[in-house]
Amino acid sequence: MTPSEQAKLVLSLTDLTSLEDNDNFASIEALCKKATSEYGNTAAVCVYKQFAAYAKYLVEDKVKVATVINFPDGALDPQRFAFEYAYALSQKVDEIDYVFPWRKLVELTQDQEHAFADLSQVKANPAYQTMKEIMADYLGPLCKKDTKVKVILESGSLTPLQVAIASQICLDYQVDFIKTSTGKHGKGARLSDAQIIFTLIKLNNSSTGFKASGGIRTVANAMEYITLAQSILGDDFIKPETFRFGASGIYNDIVNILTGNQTSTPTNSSY
Ligand SMILES: O=C[C@H](O)COP(=O)(O)O
Repeated sequence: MTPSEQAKLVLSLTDLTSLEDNDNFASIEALCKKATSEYGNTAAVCVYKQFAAYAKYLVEDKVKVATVINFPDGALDPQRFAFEYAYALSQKVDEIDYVFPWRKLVELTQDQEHAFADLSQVKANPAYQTMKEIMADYLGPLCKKDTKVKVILESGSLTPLQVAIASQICLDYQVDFIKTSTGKHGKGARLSDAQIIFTLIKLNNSSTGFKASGGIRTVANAMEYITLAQSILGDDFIKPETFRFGASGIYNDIVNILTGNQTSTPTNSSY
């Protein structure tokens, strides 16, 4: 692929994101213009729930609108979940990015040796069963609706064992996407975590997709995830239905490549 083809591919897979405290209607308008520009459409825009309806109005049906719930902390709070979920649905979003209560998983596994797990044995871990039962009240309702569900693991704050347990639970509930990070806490996306997730998707023969997020700033960095996914799950996995990037800062690199201003170099995605 030429650099330009790579940039166009990454653009088409990107959930162009703005999740900042100072977001306002003007900044969301600017985001939506970028998402539907002459360079091509992104897969989605991802915004806080109070801007979702406006974003839907702006992008019409050209790109999907996603919002975040239980974000960014990953609480285990049924009332907050119910409110935020109902509010997101009322805004008629296409996709909901929900933060997995990863701190609870860390607590459940704190006495365990955090050596890398044999992925085929992950269901034998006691924390897997406990956490799966807890998640029935969250992933159960989320996965019943037509709205696409992406579950954010906050993988950069987890051990490989914890990434594997959380991913397996997501696969059991048949979430639409397993997403790596909020971009707000700890390390962002890492190829090592993506490898665990891709391997479990394959082992489960699952149709669940993947979203790399948190710290992805360049097309070259994004291409590293595409290449890894292709090697484990094949070329057909690389489409917006199953593969996304969540990124707030990649757009300039895409445009610079498409306008011939620069060639992209990988950056360290973990910050
Ligand atoms: O949900 C996506 C992330 O918030 C994006 O993270 P980022 O701001 O590091 O690109």
